[in-house]
Amino acid sequence: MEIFKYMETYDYEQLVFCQDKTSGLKAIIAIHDTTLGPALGGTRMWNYATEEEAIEDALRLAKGMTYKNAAAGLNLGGGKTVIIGDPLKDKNEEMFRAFGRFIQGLNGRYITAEDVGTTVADMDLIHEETNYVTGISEAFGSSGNPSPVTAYGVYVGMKAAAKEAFGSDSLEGKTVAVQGVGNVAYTLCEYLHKEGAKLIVADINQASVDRAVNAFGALQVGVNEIYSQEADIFAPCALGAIINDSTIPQLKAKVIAGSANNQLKDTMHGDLIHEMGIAYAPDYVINSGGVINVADELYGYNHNRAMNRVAGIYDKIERIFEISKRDGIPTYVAADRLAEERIARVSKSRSQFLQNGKHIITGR
Ligand SMILES: NC(=O)c1ccc[n+]([C@@H]2O[C@H](COP(=O)([O-])OP(=O)(O)OC[C@H]3O[C@@H](n4cnc5c(N)ncnc54)[C@H](O)[C@@H]3O)[C@@H](O)[C@H]2O)c1
Ligand SMILES: CC(C)C[C@H](N)C(=O)O
Repeated sequence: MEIFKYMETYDYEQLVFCQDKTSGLKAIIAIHDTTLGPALGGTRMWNYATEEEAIEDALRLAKGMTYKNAAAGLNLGGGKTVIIGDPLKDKNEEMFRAFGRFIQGLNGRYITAEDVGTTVADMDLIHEETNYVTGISEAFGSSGNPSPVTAYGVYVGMKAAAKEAFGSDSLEGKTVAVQGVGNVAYTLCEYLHKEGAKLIVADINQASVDRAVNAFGALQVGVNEIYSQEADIFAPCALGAIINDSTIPQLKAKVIAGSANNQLKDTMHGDLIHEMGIAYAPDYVINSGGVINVADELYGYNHNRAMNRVAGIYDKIERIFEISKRDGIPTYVAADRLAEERIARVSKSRSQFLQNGKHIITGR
């Protein structure tokens, strides 16, 4: 991979490699764009097969956060970290503390939170070394685990997408095929079950499947069978790039609405599902509840204020469908336009000169 070429093509600002031999930390912090404010994005811990795969994931996820934060109306830029390692075996206190010190070294350009493979306890360890971390224990006045709030946002966003596809936002009697029933999807299933939806679930972790089967009477299917289920809604809630050449022909659902980041393998896959008439709720809009929640900490966390803002994901998804129909464009393009236009507007107002003391010659 030609890293500078890639960074130039997609306009990334910074890529930081962090290594600490004692703890085994190997982390990559990607900062995509800080026009709107400091880059905020979670830390993913994953057993990547190669370093290149880890770099690519960090870069793709960081760019997604720029768009997510911009579309959510937050005054934050986009960044993300990946830690290379098995979250079940390779974690230790020193690792997260060393990582916290690297974050501190960026002096506020990057603020972290949870993502796949990291927990509130990990964020608490990072917090031992830096304040540039959110989603720490509620006892510190923080917002805690973002996953339940993300799930609420996905739930309301799914209802808006259902309204577009079926003419009603009721999910009662609808069949939802959920890929991955981890932190976010378990709470999402709770909401769906309560509303009377039927659930089909698949996960590489049998314990997670069992939990959903026992709690919600979900039907279990194999991980490769989840795409072809006779479902009204497909909810990808595991990893990215799952809307691709091999899965699209299998899809029977009329709606795609789930929490996973970077669901489209490529933009052409967004075009394809649009042509097929599938109502796609853009990933970074429908899953923005978590970041809206942790970002509220920057104002002194208020749960009701955060939840009210997350409830607005319903209107945002509706608006995206309106723009998509009005302009004859796929929903992922409509979402990108919303985000890019906001960044351009704010960057214009920020280009005005502001005295910061550097231009006072006498004060040299
Ligand atoms: N946690 C949040 O607040 C949040 C916010 C925004 C976006 N997201 C995104 O939502 C997704 C889920 O996040 P999470 O926090 O629930 O993570 P998680 O690790 O708790 O859950 C992911 C689940 O997917 C399963 N999985 C992995 N690969 C799979 C496969 N090929 N097929 C089926 N299941 C598979 C895992 O076993 C796990 O149970 C991720 O893409 C994450 O980036 C999470
Ligand atoms: C809680 C957030 C800051 C991070 C979350 N994992 C996301 O992708 O949005």
